[in-house]
Amino acid sequence: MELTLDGFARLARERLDPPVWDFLEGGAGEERTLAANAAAFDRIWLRPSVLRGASRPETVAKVLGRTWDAPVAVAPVAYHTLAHPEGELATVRGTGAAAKVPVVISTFAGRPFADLAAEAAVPLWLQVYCMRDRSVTRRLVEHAERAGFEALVLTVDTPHLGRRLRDVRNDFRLPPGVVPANLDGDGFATPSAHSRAAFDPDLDWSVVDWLRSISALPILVKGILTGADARRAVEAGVDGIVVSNHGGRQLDGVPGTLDVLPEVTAAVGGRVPILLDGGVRRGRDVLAALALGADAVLIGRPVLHGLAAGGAEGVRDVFTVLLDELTDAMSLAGLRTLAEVGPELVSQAPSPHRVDQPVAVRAGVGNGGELRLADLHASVADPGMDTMNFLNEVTLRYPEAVSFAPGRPYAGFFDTEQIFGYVRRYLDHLAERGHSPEQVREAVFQYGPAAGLIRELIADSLRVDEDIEVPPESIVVTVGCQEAMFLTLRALISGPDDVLLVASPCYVGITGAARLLDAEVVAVDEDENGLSCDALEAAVEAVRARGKRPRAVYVVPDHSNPSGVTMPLAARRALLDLAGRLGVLVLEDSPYRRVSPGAQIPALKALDRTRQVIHLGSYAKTVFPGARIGFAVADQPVVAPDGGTSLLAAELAKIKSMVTVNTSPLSQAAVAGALLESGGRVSEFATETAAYYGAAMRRTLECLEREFPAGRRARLGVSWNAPSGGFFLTLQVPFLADNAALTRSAQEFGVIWTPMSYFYPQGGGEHTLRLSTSYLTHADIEKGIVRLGEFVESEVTARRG
Ligand SMILES: Cc1cc2nc3c(=O)[nH]c(=O)nc-3n(C[C@H](O)[C@H](O)[C@H](O)COP(=O)(O)O)c2cc1C
Repeated sequence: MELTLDGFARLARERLDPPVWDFLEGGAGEERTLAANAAAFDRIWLRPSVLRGASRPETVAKVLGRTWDAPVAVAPVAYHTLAHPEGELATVRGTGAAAKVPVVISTFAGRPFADLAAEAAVPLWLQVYCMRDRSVTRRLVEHAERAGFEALVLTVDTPHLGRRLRDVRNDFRLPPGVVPANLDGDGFATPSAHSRAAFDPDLDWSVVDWLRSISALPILVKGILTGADARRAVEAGVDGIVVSNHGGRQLDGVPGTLDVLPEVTAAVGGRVPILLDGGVRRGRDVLAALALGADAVLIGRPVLHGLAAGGAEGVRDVFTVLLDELTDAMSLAGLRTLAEVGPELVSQAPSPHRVDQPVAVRAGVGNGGELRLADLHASVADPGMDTMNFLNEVTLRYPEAVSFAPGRPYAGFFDTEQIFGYVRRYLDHLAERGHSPEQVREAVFQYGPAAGLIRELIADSLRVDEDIEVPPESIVVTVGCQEAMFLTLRALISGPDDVLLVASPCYVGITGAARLLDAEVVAVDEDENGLSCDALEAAVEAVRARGKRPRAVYVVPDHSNPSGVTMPLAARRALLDLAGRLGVLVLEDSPYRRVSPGAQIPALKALDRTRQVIHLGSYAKTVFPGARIGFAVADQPVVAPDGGTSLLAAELAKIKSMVTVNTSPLSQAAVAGALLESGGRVSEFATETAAYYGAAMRRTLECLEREFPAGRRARLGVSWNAPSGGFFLTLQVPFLADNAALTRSAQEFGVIWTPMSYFYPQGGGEHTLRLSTSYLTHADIEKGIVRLGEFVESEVTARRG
């Protein structure tokens, strides 16, 4: 027996007349879409989980309430009698001999429905082309329904057959005897001409209602390629969707089906099952489609190849090979059941909608502009850089779920009109300070100074609000705090021996920036008081022992993201002493302190007497994130070889001038207006916001107490911390809180959270979830925590069972 489906294709090619082979195998136009179907699968990489006891994987799937032996059905393909005289009879027999999965019978089947039904040990579905003469379609459907067919698949991508150039060149005609056994009439010998005469090219979505009016069977639509059409289909009341480009035989130039699957999945949001066909040729392809949201796949041409190679036995063998491959891939990927398949199973080279073509390696660019991922900076293929994409995907896929994932500000306090007021306030301020109208205009319309326009206002604000006394020249205004991190690391990491230490768990923005700069990151474990001095000292010594240079340590001392931990005053002082002693800078990032209720412990920068701290600031949470205004306070003197000195901020500004040139003056004006309005006191400006976040955190903690009272908490083995502010808290659980668990949580319980393992640069957090409380309403928090309780209960029970 052949070992791969490609083997059956080779056999079929040898046995079939070339024009018949071309008809079965070909696609429309230049066959770009035909190639794209296969290429989309080739771009997928699987991400296995090891040591999961998956020696006997279970391939059963549930679709439309029925259990299938495997998530692979037979796609509707006209005239199986072209490939083998027994045609569809052999197909249903061969399929049944391998697995109990549906066979979709084409409108143009070469064998009568009743004969197939008599033969079939598998469910039969009918593929429907809607004809101009609706009575023809009606008769076809009634006929199939009487024969016991179980579903209708309405093909919607075929107002007429696509331009299949191979058939045009071959002047292809069906051989004598190959006719549609379930249609009356004639003119079938040239399929393209027949389709133009008979198919209704003016269908709209009302055809679904019409079909519903003539049949009680479930209706799937086949040929959906966009999220928008998927949504329309669901609204039209279909029972399922088949993502299909007709095997590349209709509109050439549409993307590979696997490439559009995530968009369709997100649009459908789990409301109806999704099937996919086009290019499925290996067991691992089935897994890829399921991972991206399909409930099952269909195979078209491989069934014809099996038929041509050996009739019913050939079809059986095709299924056997494919299902063996599927079981093998599941076992090696650590999958016990298909329910465990989720988006975390795949990673994808990022060129959707593109047909892979050989890339000219020496030139570095292919004919169509293609680049190889391997030729790009390694950061773009780093799974760590992709973690948030997975979360976004899950969030899109389960829009109904309550999401404790995003650390976003609550939008209820934003007032569009206020932006104009802020900008006006700043422009008036410039005028009051003696700027002429031309100078005011220049300030907002022109490029501005790389270090920023509003440094004085920030310095004033830091003085009144934070007791941080620094000259305006020590400040660089940046595009969000992220740029401040990037500039600081770019300046400090001067070579391969320079190392950044981070409190772990750690905000992904800093580790991501380090990755972009090829900087080595060493994680130092956080404890309940933040960074432990002993651990930091040991880490610094270990780095030095390797001949490397620890440059700085990054901490979020207030209500940390992701853990919610706040560093007490004594620990802050101890950290500064130690950093001074070790000759390591401290990067202080503290976006949550001014949006947390009550008095805050002094910032590290306020305690810094030796210019050991670079303070990374942000107005995203206090004013609004859309302004993208952050800043770095870098008052460290930099000594040049000639003995001259500058401030580190000036060096950061030089780097900035080559990255973003300068921060948008308009955004700076908006933030400056807000600062002026509150006399520089961001704390007062954000009082209401801080109270809101405080209440959201308290509500979450109360709900957790209610959901997990002491007895249940002990029984389930869960615990959590109780931050006094900030956006995040963490929940410890006794099971693996990984992407697979997250998928189950979203899919089965409608609640989303962030696996804490994302935030550990060197491993850890596998049993912890991060809950963000900032942007949800109290009602959502309550609903979400109840769902979380159900999810935890189910995971713990499954683990014990
Ligand atoms: C020879 C041939 C005939 C087909 N006939 C039909 C058909 O009658 N109705 C239909 O909806 N799709 C038809 N299709 C499309 C298939 O249902 C399916 O979408 C496609 O073959 C899947 O791609 P694959 O062949 O790469 O597995 C046909 C495809 C081929 C290759």
